[in-house]
Amino acid sequence: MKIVTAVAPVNIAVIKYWGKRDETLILPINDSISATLSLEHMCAKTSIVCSPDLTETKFWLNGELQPTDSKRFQNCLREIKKLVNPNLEYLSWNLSICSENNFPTAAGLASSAAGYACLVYALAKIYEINGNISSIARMGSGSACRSIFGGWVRWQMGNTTDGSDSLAVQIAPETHWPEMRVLVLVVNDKTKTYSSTSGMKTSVETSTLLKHRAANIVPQRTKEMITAIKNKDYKTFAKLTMQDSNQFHAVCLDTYPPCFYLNDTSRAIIELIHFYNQNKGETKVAYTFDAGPNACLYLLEKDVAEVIAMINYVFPPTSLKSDYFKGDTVPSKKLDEEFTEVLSKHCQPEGKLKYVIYTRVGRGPKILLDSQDHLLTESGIPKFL
Ligand SMILES: Nc1ncnc2c1ncn2[C@@H]1O[C@H](COP(=O)(O)OP(=O)(O)OP(=O)(O)O)[C@@H](O)[C@H]1O
Ligand SMILES: C[C@@](O)(CCOP(=O)(O)OP(=O)(O)O)CC(=O)O
Repeated sequence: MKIVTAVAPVNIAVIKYWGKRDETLILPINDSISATLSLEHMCAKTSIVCSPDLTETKFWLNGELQPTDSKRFQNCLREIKKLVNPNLEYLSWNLSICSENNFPTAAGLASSAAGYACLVYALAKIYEINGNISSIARMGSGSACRSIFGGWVRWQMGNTTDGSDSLAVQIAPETHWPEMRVLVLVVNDKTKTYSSTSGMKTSVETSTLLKHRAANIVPQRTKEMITAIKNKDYKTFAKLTMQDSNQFHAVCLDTYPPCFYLNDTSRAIIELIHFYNQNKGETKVAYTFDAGPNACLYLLEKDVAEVIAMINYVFPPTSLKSDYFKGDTVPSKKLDEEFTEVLSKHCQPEGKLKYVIYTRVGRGPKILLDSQDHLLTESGIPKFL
């Protein structure tokens, strides 16, 4: 019997992946870049038991038994097993897999990235595989390949038809830009109606802007973004991040029929950030939005207190909310009166934001060794049962 428990982080792209050239292998039409977020506040946790006593392979996600015949799950398992010595006794043993996310699943908060990175990382430990497993995580969900590494990560699209060169590489470790902070503004934490997978498929089929973006914009932007990250050039980093998010959502509008991921609150956030940067006379905050209305703000630690105060003022929580801020302890600051006055025209009704997660750039997946952390008993039964 073997048992392994791993945790893996989410990542939020600053150059977006949107569009596949191969649906089965999950090969993208452009490079993408992301930061991996701290495991402390948002992570997937997966336990795997491999035992000769298990009569079938089972997989529970967030307490619910899942089908194990899904293509993505099977592809990850098959590709991992290809790297294992065929004479290894336990290669034929069944698996019990139990996973849970400590943040909303399928709500546009990159749960598939953390989830598949965690599954593949834990499988690699079970079968004692070393090397870059990001191309296997990619077959679970494209963005998952970037969650295999901490810090700043590039997913190189690659050129081969078998996908062997489509993998993630670290641009810089999590210690590289220690002042960088992240605020996730959760506008909606319910399961989204239109998945990234189907949205990007329709974009590939119908959007001419997507083709232009992949061929003429992203290659140069990727180079500029890598230089900005390496030089810790916040101003350039922020501008590229916002431009790329906006172009990705323009592609969504150019898709036929269009996919609407942003809502009125998302647009109010975009306006507020531009107003703030302009008012301060410098770029202090950058927004980015994935395939959903939730905003992810990248900003430097020195500006967090004021931005939090501004968010609190513009997006007042409903009076019932006691846990509005999750994650690291938020610093407090009073907005000066003059600024409060000009800000008042941006004020939104109560409750437009569900909650805010204050976090930072973090490390990649890790193994938890304490048996108390296992989600399964040694016989492969979920502890929640
Ligand atoms: N911990 C996990 N382990 C394995 N698979 C997971 C896990 N968490 C999520 N998934 C898979 O990812 C799917 C959700 O992916 P989806 O792309 O719809 O949402 P998301 O990743 O939260 O959003 P986005 O990719 O737009 O940020 C789930 O239905 C499940 O198949
Ligand atoms: C908007 C994005 O978050 C899209 C993520 O798409 P997924 O990785 O969830 O899609 P599949 O490969 O079909 O599983 C941008 C990004 O993370 O780069």
